[in-house]
Amino acid sequence: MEKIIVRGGKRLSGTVKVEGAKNAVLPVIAASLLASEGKSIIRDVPILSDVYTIGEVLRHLNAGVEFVDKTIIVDASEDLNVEAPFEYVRKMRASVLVMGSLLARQGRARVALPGGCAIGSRPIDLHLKGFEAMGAKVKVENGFVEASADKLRGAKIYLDFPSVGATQNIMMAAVLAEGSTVIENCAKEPEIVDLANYLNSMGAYVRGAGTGTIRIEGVEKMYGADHTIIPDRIEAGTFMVAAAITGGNVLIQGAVPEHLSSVIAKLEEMDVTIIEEETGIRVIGPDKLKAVDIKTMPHPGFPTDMQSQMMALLVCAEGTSIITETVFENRYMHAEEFRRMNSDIKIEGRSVIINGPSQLQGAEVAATDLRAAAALIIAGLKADGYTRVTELKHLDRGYLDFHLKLRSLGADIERVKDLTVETEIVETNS
Ligand SMILES: CC(=O)N[C@H]1[C@@H](OP(=O)(O)OP(=O)(O)OC[C@H]2O[C@@H](n3ccc(=O)[nH]c3=O)[C@H](O)[C@@H]2O)O[C@H](CO)[C@@H](O)[C@@H]1O
Ligand SMILES: C=C(OP(=O)(O)O)C(=O)O
Repeated sequence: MEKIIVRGGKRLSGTVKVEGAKNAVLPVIAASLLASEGKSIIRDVPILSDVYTIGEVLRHLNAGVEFVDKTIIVDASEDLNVEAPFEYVRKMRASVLVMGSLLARQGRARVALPGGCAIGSRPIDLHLKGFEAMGAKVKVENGFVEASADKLRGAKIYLDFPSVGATQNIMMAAVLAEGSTVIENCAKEPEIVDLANYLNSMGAYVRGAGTGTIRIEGVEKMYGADHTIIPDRIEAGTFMVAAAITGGNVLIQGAVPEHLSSVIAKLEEMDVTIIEEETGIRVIGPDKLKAVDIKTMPHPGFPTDMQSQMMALLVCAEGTSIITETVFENRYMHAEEFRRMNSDIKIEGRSVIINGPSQLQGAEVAATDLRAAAALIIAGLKADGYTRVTELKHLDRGYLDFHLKLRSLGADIERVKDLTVETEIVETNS
């Protein structure tokens, strides 16, 4: 079994560069299916397991997908297959994002229904309501959801919740629909803006991305385009927390302050020094961290994808902090693992109460989801002794070379394949 072994106590310093955003590249690759002419060139792609998975989904759908370093070239000019089977959707829920493009291009899409996952039940009802409003017939049968429409028509769609995935799927369906679509109470995340920019460069007409209302005028045809993915704000935020917890001084290159305003505000409240520099954000950790309360919200609120990393930091802060998770109903599985590292955390419904500071202690812990994996490693940076983090498949979905990047900043960290090697490395480091 693979593990990351980290020995706490090192202050991080230096410069780290963030990759392109995983959560921007997945919808952009799904949108490349809309181009019936020309190839799309997508740059600054983080080469993660999720990116391979969406690449496999596209190949299965009869698109050409080529990886050249951090660039992906997609050729979707042939007729497409319309079915995404469970083997892909099970690996990665974001596979459902091909549905809007397939429906718009082929008039039909059949995608395995994603199950629940470690952070909640995650239904796709809002995606489907949007397709139905545009005239699609939707049915759920034998574990698949199937949508079909001879021709999608533009519609006014109000989302009960500003779902990121529903906004993206509806945008992709609407760009080739007949007439105007208005999506109200839509998601405002930077990844929505990135998708809109890509769609517009393919020939679509999308306005208002980044606000609560998106307007789309359908076009006849879309073309391959050249697009560079935005920097990953969650990877950036993760390194900001890693710098803060170790009392370090790290420049996070490529981090965009406007994408991280809520994270910056909370870190500053905790007495972390944040300096916006020309090439990124510098984070200087204090000797003592102050407790703060956090409530996760849709953007520009505090991102749920930073909740577990902040939990690691709040465990080390002086005083009582309360985290309230409003986006996912069950995103606290990591709290149990933090307890094993000697932290005082109580879960009360949708909130957790953290009494700090605790001196974290190294332990063997298991990642329960992608961000929990990063959070446990961050906790290990501050813990006494060795922390061993298992279930790294979660980490690999969203972080490229995480341990190597941390090591380049001075962390004492190894990734090992089996117990024998682990013993050797532990001895080398002690
Ligand atoms: C690949 C990707 O970009 N993933 C991100 C995306 O996930 P994703 O797009 O799945 O997240 P959503 O914004 O759709 O989900 C937010 C909430 O809405 C609920 N919901 C969503 C759709 C729906 O049809 N019905 C419904 O009830 C979900 O169960 C959840 O409670 O946004 C989340 C919220 O910022 C992030 O944590 C994920 O990292
Ligand atoms: C929850 C996440 O991703 P996904 O929606 O792909 O599960 C995440 O990026 O933290």
